[in-house]
Amino acid sequence: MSPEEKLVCGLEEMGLDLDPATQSRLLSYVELIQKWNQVYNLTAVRDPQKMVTQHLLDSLAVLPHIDGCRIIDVGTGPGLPGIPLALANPSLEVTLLDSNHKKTSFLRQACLELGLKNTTVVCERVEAWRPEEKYDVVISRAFSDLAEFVGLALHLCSNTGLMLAMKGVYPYEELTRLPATVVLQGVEPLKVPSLDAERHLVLLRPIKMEAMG
Ligand SMILES: C[S@@+](CC[C@H](N)C(=O)[O-])C[C@H]1O[C@@H](n2cnc3c(N)ncnc32)[C@H](O)[C@@H]1O
Repeated sequence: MSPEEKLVCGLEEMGLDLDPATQSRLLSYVELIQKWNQVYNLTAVRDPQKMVTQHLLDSLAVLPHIDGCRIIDVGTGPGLPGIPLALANPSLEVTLLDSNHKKTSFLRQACLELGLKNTTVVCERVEAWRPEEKYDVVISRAFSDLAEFVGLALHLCSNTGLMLAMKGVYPYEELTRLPATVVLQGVEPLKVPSLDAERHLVLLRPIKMEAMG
């Protein structure tokens, strides 16, 4: 099956109706990762078909859980999940943050070549980044354990926002070490077409400072 067919079948299975132009931009993004991977080592996944499953469909599986329009992807690497989300939903304003200069050089070029108007690339350590406005959604994939994610990135989340952590197997042990600054809203199993592995999305709600006394 070609990467194109894999994407079309996957989107159908997920019930995501993306127009042909968006599908084509998602595939162009995979091609860009492939091209830059030869020099910048952006991802260990090298096969385009596997990139469709493990990067595109995996990222898009969280789309139904994105509530609000200002979103920051912390430790985005080559733009995952931020770029597929920005491509799939142009009404999102997506900040792509990573501390690695090579990754952010790639991100700037990728956003330019893909004609993305709803992304901002930031090269900073997350704990040092102080934006003017907080975010509705702070998301990460393969970034850190839950406690560290909250410790490093909670200051970016608005009082009414959500922190979303993309995980593999149900993170029982990590959940026992959640800091008291957040409350667990839920852990949603995610179905990624053609992926023979478990995926979960952890939803964390910040505890308002005034509620803490
Ligand atoms: C394993 S990669 C995951 C990349 C991407 N989210 C994915 O799912 O493929 C983790 C990324 O986090 C970045 N990172 C690590 N610590 C960071 C920090 N304190 N602030 C910002 N980025 C950080 C690294 O540069 C790296 O690109």
